[in-house]
Amino acid sequence: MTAATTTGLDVRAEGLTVRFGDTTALDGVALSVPAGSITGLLGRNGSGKTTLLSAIASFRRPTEGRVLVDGEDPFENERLMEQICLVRESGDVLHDERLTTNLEYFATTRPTWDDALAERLLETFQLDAAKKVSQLSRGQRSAFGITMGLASRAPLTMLDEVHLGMDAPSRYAFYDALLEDYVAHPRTIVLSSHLISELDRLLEHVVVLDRGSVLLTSDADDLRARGATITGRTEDVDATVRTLDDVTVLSEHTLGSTKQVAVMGQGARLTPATTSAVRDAGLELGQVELQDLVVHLTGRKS
Ligand SMILES: Nc1ncnc2c1ncn2[C@@H]1O[C@H](COP(=O)(O)OP(=O)(O)OP(=O)(O)O)[C@@H](O)[C@H]1O
Repeated sequence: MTAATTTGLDVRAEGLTVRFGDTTALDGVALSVPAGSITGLLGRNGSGKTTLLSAIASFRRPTEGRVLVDGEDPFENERLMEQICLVRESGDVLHDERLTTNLEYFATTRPTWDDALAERLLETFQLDAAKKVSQLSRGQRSAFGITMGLASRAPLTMLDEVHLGMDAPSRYAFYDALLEDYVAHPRTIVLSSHLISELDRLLEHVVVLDRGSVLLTSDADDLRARGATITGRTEDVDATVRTLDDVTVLSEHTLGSTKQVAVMGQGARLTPATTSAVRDAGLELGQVELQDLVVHLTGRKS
């Protein structure tokens, strides 16, 4: 799914600390987000995702450390400001104005704005542009935030839990629209979300935060390679998994006489001994879901 040409802005954080009084929301975070990728910003409630995105968009100043976008401090940086778009669930919009007015206003601040895409997305989400934002339902408001975020085509587009409150058909319409437009117009997109399984197919890079620190930053395929699913007859799967001493079982699902177990190894990939043992037992090895890995990684320390 790698886009043909890589454009977009990269992000680097170094020693990034943000405190709110006694609360340390981010604690010496160091990470990088590659340009021209779709990155998932994952982590449990309160892990610091919104704070990190706000610091990158320079809505919030770091207490210590720094953020660099395209190699520069984004704070009061006019060149970068028009190239960075952060859509928050709270929605930074004019609530008492019609959608059309909001779109017109947004378009004037965004050199990369695409009117036709905005029109298409309004139609996809069945949003009435004559309505005021305050007249939209929660899910419709989220869809409107997405419309503004995607139509901005900002070289760095960050969507913070934007699809909360949207029903499943609308969420899948969002994922499809995002992917289609990203392939045609590559840019850096950061998505923060709890719905990891739904985002799995979109993500090329992942950053996992845990209580204000970076637990993991990885290419998504490298992360997937750390585990696998093992599928087959229940008794065969159980017997084989019992013999594997270098894996952790992440989840188990049984359907009739068939069982699927998701496992994670200790290294960067499963060992040849493990994969041979599974194949020799006539079982199927498949791709593990990012969700299983991330839940495991973020769950074990709590
Ligand atoms: N304005 C604020 N004042 C005080 N504490 C704050 C403020 N904003 C965030 N925090 C605290 O900072 C920590 C990180 O919050 P943040 O909103 O960044 O987490 P999050 O990962 O986005 O969470 P969620 O998934 O629940 O949205 C939390 O402990 C939160 O209570």
